[in-house]
Amino acid sequence: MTLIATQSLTKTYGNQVTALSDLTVTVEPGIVGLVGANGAGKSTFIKIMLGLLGPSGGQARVLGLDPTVDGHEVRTRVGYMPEHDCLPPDLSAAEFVTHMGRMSGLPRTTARERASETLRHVGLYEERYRQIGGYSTGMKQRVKLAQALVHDPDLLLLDEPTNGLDPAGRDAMLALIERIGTEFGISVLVCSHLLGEVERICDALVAIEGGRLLRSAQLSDMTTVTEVLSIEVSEGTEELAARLTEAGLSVRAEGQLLLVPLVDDTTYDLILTAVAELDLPLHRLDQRRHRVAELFATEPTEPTEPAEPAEPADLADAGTTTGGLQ
Ligand SMILES: Nc1ncnc2c1ncn2[C@@H]1O[C@H](COP(=O)(O)OP(=O)(O)OP(=O)(O)O)[C@@H](O)[C@H]1O
Repeated sequence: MTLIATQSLTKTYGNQVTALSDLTVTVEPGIVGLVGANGAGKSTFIKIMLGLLGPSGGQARVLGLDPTVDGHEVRTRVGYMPEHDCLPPDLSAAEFVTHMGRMSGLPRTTARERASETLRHVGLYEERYRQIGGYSTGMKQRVKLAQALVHDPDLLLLDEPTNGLDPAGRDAMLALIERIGTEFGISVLVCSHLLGEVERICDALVAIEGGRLLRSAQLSDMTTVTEVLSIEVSEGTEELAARLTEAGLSVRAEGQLLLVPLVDDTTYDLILTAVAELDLPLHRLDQRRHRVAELFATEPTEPTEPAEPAEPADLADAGTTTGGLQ
């Protein structure tokens, strides 16, 4: 079943800011990233899906329901992890998550059991009776995730779940979200301005910019192969580059790699012959794949250029620079 479907969805706030504009998109089951720079409209999108905000125009369906009229039912079937801190510091995680379970309609004993279970899933079982005020940022993010899971939803909406976390904390949170999606079979829509981060765990990506749809596709469709061969030898890289140039190939070095346009099947033969003649240890010979970030770039980029960023691609300032995703 389609998780989310919108048709010409538009939201204009009272201050005349148009946060969503004519947005038509379909989200299928799985782990889906909703990516866009800060202010792109991600939180507004989530709040409309939950029935917390009404759209100014267009339609939305969540799990087949209309959130403007079936908001309560939507919220019983959907878990929501908000972006900002919203936790009571003087309650324990067990008390808070139990309370949220009760708010979702679970009986007292079931709510208590489910709270323990979800706090165990997010790695907070041992700490569950401590006051939340004394928790680290990473632990607080996990409590927010646990309260979204307590009523066993069909769909989780996570708004910037790695906010405020250090790289290790981000990795742990992403691994947890991936486990929820794969082991528990719960579909997840994860909002982020960090494309490089969410692309690691998502089956599909929806990118928005200035409230408009930029692109929506399965990740596998985005990482299509390019017509460029990537060659890596453990030694003799320069020697090989010279030999391939002599053989009539156009060679470009990128770090330890040599990149050669794939003309036809003879390109492989020429490379393998040169490697054999020079008696070099061939480490890798394969067809390059596009990186997802290249396909989101507003400005066309050369697919063979990019180097791997040390940190995930940060879209936070994209709106104020190129106007596109980075
Ligand atoms: N309650 C509101 N009243 C007026 N304008 C708002 C309101 N909420 C959001 N906006 C504006 O709508 C636009 C989209 O905001 P939104 O929070 O949905 O974006 P976002 O992609 O979630 O960004 P962020 O991650 O920074 O929250 C922004 O220009 C924002 O300033």
